[in-house]
Amino acid sequence: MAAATSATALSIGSTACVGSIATSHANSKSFGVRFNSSNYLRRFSGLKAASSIDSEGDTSFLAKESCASIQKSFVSRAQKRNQRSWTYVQPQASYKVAVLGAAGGIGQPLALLVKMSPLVSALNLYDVANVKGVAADLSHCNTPSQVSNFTGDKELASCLKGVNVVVIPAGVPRKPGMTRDDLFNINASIVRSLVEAVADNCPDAFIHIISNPVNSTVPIAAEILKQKGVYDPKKLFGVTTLDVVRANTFVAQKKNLRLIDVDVPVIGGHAGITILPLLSKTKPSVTFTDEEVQELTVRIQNAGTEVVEAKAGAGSATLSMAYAAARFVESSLRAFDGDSDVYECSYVQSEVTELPFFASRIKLGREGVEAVVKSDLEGFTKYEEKALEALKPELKASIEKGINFVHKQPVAA
Ligand SMILES: NC(=O)C1=CN([C@@H]2O[C@H](COP(=O)(O)OP(=O)(O)OC[C@H]3O[C@@H](n4cnc5c(N)ncnc54)[C@H](O)[C@@H]3O)[C@@H](O)[C@H]2O)C=CC1
Ligand SMILES: O=C([O-])CC(=O)C(=O)O
Repeated sequence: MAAATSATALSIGSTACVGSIATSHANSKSFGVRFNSSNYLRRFSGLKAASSIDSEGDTSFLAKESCASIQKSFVSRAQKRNQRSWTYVQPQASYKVAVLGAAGGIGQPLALLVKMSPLVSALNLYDVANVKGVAADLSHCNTPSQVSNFTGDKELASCLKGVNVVVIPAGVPRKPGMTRDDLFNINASIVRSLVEAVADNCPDAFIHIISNPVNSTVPIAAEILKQKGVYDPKKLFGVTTLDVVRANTFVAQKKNLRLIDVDVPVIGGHAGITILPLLSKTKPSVTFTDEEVQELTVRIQNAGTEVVEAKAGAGSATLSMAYAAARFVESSLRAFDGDSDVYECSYVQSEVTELPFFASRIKLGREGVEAVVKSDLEGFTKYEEKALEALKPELKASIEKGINFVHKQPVAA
């Protein structure tokens, strides 16, 4: 996949420059206050403003909010040339994203956030019902991507052709009193049939699985792709970004830190005790009492249930999930686009433990998972070591349940 770039040259004076780093895309200029691609990316990147820009004394809002990768490109170019006038090459919208389950509680706000991405040229929305109106509504936003809608089995192949990233939030959500595993009987079959279509129509795409129970639906997807002969473990992801988003939020609140500064890796899986926030690896470095570790860990593990109970039968997390999923899509697209500094936690095929799937922080590249961040996985506290051992039996059982589900009914070649 070639990362297309357009030579949009902005000649910029040094200290006033960052306020001018707005996308030059014609469609983008009249978006509210002014749609700004770097601003958008900055919000999702979780990365800090390049200090060399800050230190130049630019106090503009955009300077603080600009995308780190774009800033880095400015900084390195300026450093190379040792000059005060920088040239900026604007990434062009060039990637195709499909959302399967796009009319749902997650699907709709996720589609909106992906529609805002300056990197997306085509946004294909698929659902079994009600997707036409969602697409019509979204298509009026004057952002670059072309929105198309697809309904039902017959249109699924067209939805998937040529797509770079497929996001799957299709399936039923929990009600109070249910575990994520209680969704297995319905969602396993949904994920299975959707991944079969992905294998047939866009086998090279990154696949982001949101549908629960993620601990089992990702192994299901892997087995389907293997049976179809197109499994690339580097391109199959269980979306656990929401666990990181929650951990960052709760830790920042507890410790009175700036939200944008906090980063907590979350490993394991995506259900109850299989969600293991590594609080000892929090950045910036911060100390917690034993009580704080226990309280924060339990809150992060039960955050999904907190939302399910608050919604009282009307579903589970949708808005925060859409935010988290959009961040993961944006990270994938940045990696496709050649950014060599993209890291996210995700539930992937893994050799980190004896379990075949495990969430941990990975480096994303054009071909998917490039590396696992090993430093996160060294020097655990006693609490984390114990929690890691405790989660393994449950995660192992969920993985086996997913694998067995596929092997009982193998796909047609
Ligand atoms: N990974 C994570 O962190 C999170 C995962 N989830 C999971 O995401 C899933 C979706 O949640 P919501 O959007 O709230 O549910 P929802 O019920 O609001 O939406 C699901 C959508 O999927 C569609 N759908 C059902 N079968 C389909 C099929 N075969 N093909 C295409 N679309 C189909 C439905 O028509 C509906 O529009 C649930 O399984 C939920 O547990 C929810 C929050 C966080
Ligand atoms: O709790 C649920 O059922 C949905 C989910 O996975 C989450 O919010 O983390």
